[in-house]
Amino acid sequence: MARRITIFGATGSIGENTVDLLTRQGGAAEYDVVALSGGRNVARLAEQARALQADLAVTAHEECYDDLKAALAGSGVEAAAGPQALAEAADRPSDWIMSAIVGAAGLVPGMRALRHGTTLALANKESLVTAGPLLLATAAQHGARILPVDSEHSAIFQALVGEEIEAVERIVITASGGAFRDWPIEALKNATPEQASSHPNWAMGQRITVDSASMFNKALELIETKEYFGIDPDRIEAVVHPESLIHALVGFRDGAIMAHVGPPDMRHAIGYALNWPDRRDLPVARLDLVQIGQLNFRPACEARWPALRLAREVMQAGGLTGAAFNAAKEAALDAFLARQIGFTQMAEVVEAVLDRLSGDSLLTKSPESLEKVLETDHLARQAAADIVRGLER
Ligand SMILES: NC(=O)C1=CN([C@@H]2O[C@H](COP(=O)(O)OP(=O)(O)OC[C@H]3O[C@@H](n4cnc5c(N)ncnc54)[C@H](OP(=O)(O)O)[C@@H]3O)[C@@H](O)[C@H]2O)C=CC1
Ligand SMILES: CC(=O)[C@@H](O)[C@H](O)COP(=O)(O)O
Ligand SMILES: [Mn+2]
Repeated sequence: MARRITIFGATGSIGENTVDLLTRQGGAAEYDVVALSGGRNVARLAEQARALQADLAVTAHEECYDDLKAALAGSGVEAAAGPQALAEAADRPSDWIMSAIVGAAGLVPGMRALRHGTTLALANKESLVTAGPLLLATAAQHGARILPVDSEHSAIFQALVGEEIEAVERIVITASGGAFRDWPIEALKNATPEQASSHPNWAMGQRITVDSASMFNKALELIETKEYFGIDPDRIEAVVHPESLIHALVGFRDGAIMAHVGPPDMRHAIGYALNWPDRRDLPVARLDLVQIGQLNFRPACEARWPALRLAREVMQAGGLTGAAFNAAKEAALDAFLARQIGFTQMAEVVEAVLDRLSGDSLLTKSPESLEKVLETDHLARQAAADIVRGLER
């Protein structure tokens, strides 16, 4: 039987790279594509669904249904729309599901998929940040597997093959430093969305690119590391590495360090998860070490990037703090993109939300159910909107 594949977020940067690899590895002749999802780009979603002969294409937005249906006319691909349809797509039996919706919206489809014991290739880092213990418990309960796709976490995963987690002394994830790595710190407050939306090394969606510039991406990834690998936060660090060629390093108790090195091309991490536990040829550039010549590292300064300090506080606090942190970050990012607040105010908003919500014991509770996580997410967004209004005045 052909391998059954579903891609959530097929029209995005990770989704497109996944479609590219599937196509190169035989496409519809090799795989049984169960469902593809997208958001507003229904024309591209329909194109992908036709090319891969998917059974179902789902747009997250109800109002996009008619356009999707029209774009799929005569193709034999079923159309559906809305969050409920997304969740139902996750109930359709699949062997491998890519979770590449951006933001907390990726949590529900991923959780639903895990309940069916599938293999979840997880690019959506927000799932682990908001509901790590719940996600891992659900996977364990249903015999499902989560394969990390975020480049740093794929790198750590690969460095750990054949190793015991008890042998790990520390984990170092690298950060490019983002668009403003070399800017004077005083200039950051005037940075615009356009300037923040350009990454020095990686081609990615806009939201993660801006998160890279503010280091909120690295903050999410520190938490993701703690949640996925179960490592004590004191043993996890970030270091600025402007070339983005080393993705992560694992230090072992005997002093050895295993570093994962490769070009900044997500098709490596996606292809590794797609073909795991095998390795297949992948269309990524091969590094010429002599041409590269040298690799550079700098400290990840918490005064310049307060998101990193906040990540430490979130990891120490645990419970539902990750859900509040992520939601506040998403709301602050929306406000920055809408020019309601400045670049450096994003961290101020997130910190103010955490301060406000940690006033009662809400955040210390464990994310024991999806409902609790979604409720915390909602409260944090409300608090962030209120704080943004205060800053605008
Ligand atoms: N891009 C990268 O290289 C990396 C990304 N990641 C993570 O992977 C995830 C995806 O990132 P990326 O591909 O860059 O993001 P993009 O913005 O490029 O793509 C996001 C995808 O999600 C869809 N989408 C947007 N909003 C919603 C919503 N509310 N509900 C359902 N679907 C929605 C988009 O649809 P449409 O475009 O049709 O509107 C698109 O298919 C993120 O969690 C990111 O942090 C991790 C490591 C690297
Ligand atoms: C490709 C990937 O995994 C991104 O998350 C990447 O890490 C972003 O680059 P930064 O190191 O600039 O955050
Ligand atoms: Mn990453």
